Amino acid sequence: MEKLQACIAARSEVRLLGLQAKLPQRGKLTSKQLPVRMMGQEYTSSTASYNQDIARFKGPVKESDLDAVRTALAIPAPSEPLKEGWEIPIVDLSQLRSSQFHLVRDQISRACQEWGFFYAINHDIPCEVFDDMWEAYNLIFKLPVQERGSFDCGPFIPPDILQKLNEKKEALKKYADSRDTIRLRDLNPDDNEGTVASTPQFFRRPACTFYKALRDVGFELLSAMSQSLGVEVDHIRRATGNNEAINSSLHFYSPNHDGSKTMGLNPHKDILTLTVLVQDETGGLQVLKEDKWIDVKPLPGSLVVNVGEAIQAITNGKFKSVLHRVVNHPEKTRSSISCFLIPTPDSVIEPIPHLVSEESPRLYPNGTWASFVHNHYALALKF
Ligand SMILES: O=C(O)CCC(=O)C(=O)O
Ligand SMILES: [Fe+2]
Repeated sequence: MEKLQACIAARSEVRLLGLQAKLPQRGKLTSKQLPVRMMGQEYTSSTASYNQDIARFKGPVKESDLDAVRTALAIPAPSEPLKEGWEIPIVDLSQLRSSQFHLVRDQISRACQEWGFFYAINHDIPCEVFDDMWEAYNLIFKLPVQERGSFDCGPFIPPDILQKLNEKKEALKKYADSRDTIRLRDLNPDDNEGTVASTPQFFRRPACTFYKALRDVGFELLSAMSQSLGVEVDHIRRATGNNEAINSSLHFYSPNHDGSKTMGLNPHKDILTLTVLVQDETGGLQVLKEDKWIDVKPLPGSLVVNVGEAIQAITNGKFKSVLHRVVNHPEKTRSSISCFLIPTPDSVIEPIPHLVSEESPRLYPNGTWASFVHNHYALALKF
């Protein structure tokens, strides 16, 4: 009952907050302003790893392809006023374990189709798990930067691709990212010492407990998503190689005091299976829906969940991986910690057969996750 009341209170808070926010008018770059040569060019890949299926994906770059290009180049998407009354869906996980589970599964499915984002509440993760992790977060950011070398793995994008992307971004005068990030790669939270051993001693225990809890919520959601799609409960997990090891970004966003041309995190999609994230109470995360940036307002006690590109490919576009960004607050700092469920590089990403039809032709060629990542960026680098 208490949980239910907290849930109702949280919902009304979101409704109230959802109507008020006004975004600072940052510069705009609409799809119409993208270089014209993108529009009529063939997009094919010169990469040997692209299999024969690519032939079916040749053709002029369509409006819908611009989204992928914009994502990979991190070009700010159109910035429009918020549409009043829109809210990110809230999923009550305790209901997933009740006799109402099928209703919640449908709700998750709708959220993944319409938003690609939702809040998960009543997840049963004790408050101390979050408190201990925030304490460890504060301590790890206090370490001298030189000491990070042993555990911060840097950007998740392969270095050669990253360099080329950065050159392109420079040319497109994107906003500078204004934040500090520590990235951890291939953590297996079941292996308490193993994969976290390179992190400082004070970080290991809280991190393992925290990441295990978030990853397990992620697993529960993958099961619900699979069932809602009418496939085996473990379909998405198996298809992505089980996702036992996770990646994580610990972000610290500084305030944007002078309204300068910076953005906390430029518009992007998550190139992975599923993201489960905690944010503090500052706000600034936004998701693009029908060319409008919608605030993912802080909802106390919630986890923010979003669909990654792997799920979009497995569901042949039914579940959406959507653009999102972080706008710095004018006065406050912001902190977030994400738990990224990532496919293993050799898992073969293919669509669920009944989601492919004449009306919904295949969106992606078959390939391993490693080639999927490569092709994702290779497409952008063509332009
Ligand atoms: O800080 C946030 O809320 C979003 C982080 C994010 O989108 C990412 O790391 O991919
Ligand atoms: Fe993201």
